[in-house]
Amino acid sequence: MSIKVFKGLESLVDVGGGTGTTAKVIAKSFPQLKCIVFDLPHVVANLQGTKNFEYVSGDMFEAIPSADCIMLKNVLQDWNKEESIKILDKCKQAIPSHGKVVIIEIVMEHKPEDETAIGGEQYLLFDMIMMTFVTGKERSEKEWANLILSSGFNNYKITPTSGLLSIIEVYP
Ligand SMILES: C[S@@+](CC[C@H](N)C(=O)[O-])C[C@H]1O[C@@H](n2cnc3c(N)ncnc32)[C@H](O)[C@@H]1O
Repeated sequence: MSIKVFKGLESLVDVGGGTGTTAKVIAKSFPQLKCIVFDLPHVVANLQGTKNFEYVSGDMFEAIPSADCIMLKNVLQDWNKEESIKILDKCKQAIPSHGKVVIIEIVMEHKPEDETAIGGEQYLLFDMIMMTFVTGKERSEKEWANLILSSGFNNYKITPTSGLLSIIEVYP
């Protein structure tokens, strides 16, 4: 993952960050950055943070802690458009006008560089899993644009990585 997107930030909340695997790497790479992993109470209960890294429990449909940057990695794939708009609206309320939301997810058109390692049809498999087990889906660039603009954001930038996921920076 290109970690440059986090350069210059003072604070970051990893919403639906699980036990903090991704946020720990970011916090270690940017010691001045204050990182929060935000997830449901039963997920983050009894987990210990570090100097610039802490766990906060809550419900992203209710309120999200404020920060320069809100990250959503593999979260919106679990939710349909209406639910995703509610989550993105809470993210928008949590950032200042100069802040951003960073979504890290599959963008259907952006295939990994080494398709043989991952399998060209893997996107479709993930999409079927999301539609079968949760209310969400994998999204195309057009669907991401529609979702982002419907949530009241003004601009976005998609950066494919060499792997399965793309980085979508979203601006108010
Ligand atoms: C698919 S996992 C992604 C975990 C992590 N971001 C990653 O990339 O490995 C989705 C996460 O969203 C969390 N989650 C689900 N509903 C939530 C809610 N209402 N508020 C906060 N977190 C929630 C789950 O507990 C889970 O950790």
